[in-house]
Amino acid sequence: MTKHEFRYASHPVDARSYGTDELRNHFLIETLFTANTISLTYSMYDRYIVGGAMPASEPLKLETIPYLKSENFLDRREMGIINVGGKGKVTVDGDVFELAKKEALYIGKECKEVLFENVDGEQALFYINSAPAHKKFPNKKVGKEDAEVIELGDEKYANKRILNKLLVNSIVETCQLQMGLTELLSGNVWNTMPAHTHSRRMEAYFYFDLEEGQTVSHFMGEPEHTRHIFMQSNQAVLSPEWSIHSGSGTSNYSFIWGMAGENLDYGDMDFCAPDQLK
Ligand SMILES: O=C(O)C(=O)C[C@H](O)C(=O)CO
Ligand SMILES: [Zn+2]
Repeated sequence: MTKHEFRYASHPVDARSYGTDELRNHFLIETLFTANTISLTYSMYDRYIVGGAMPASEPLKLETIPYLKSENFLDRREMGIINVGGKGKVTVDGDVFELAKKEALYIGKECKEVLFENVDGEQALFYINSAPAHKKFPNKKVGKEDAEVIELGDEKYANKRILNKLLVNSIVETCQLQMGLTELLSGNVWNTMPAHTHSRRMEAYFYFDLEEGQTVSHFMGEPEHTRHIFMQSNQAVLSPEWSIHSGSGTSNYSFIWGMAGENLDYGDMDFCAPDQLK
């Protein structure tokens, strides 16, 4: 079964007046994983789609959704998938890609059949991002050993973390999509600090592996008008092109970042010094 919902884009000045419920309704994606379901949120930020697939005993088939007006989901789109659960496999037009936890798959435009399945009785959880695409690039699995790894932060600032670039253009050819996974080391809680914006690209963050009962406060908004959204494990948040995207947890955690827009330059960021945030 496929479920879908839609999010309009917000003007930054309008967003300044949003209360807790409006912020959560416009930006937070609370439920990504429901058994035997593909849950998709179509946003007007670069027409980016954020979703999750949680197969049960039968393979789950990717279906098109009404906003696309296309026969197949990927007729004019590309897709990135990162497994955040147990062993799973994705079959794309008959080609099988096994994905262990934290492994990624890029699926190019024009692929017709995509099936999500569990392997060895484990429960796979496939986190999905998709963006419009103008060109077909080959499908490619990117395992943890293929990632471009960067150590960031400092214990002193409680932000020591390992950033794994997975679906980025030095590793796989994509039209717009970039995805990767950042792991906060034990005792470290701040991600993406110093914070940044990149008006050339929107971004979505997906938090996971957060200890039971803990939370992450995700910070968003223009650097001088920030707001927060408390989030749980396995939830995602949309970050408009005008917004910072940073978080602080009550414990450490991991998160997946995904983005699309004007360029494929991961390092294209406008930094905001911590003492300048409001
Ligand atoms: O830990 C970080 O810092 C990040 O992971 C930052 C994201 O990759 C990002 O925001 C890319 O634009
Ligand atoms: Zn960013």
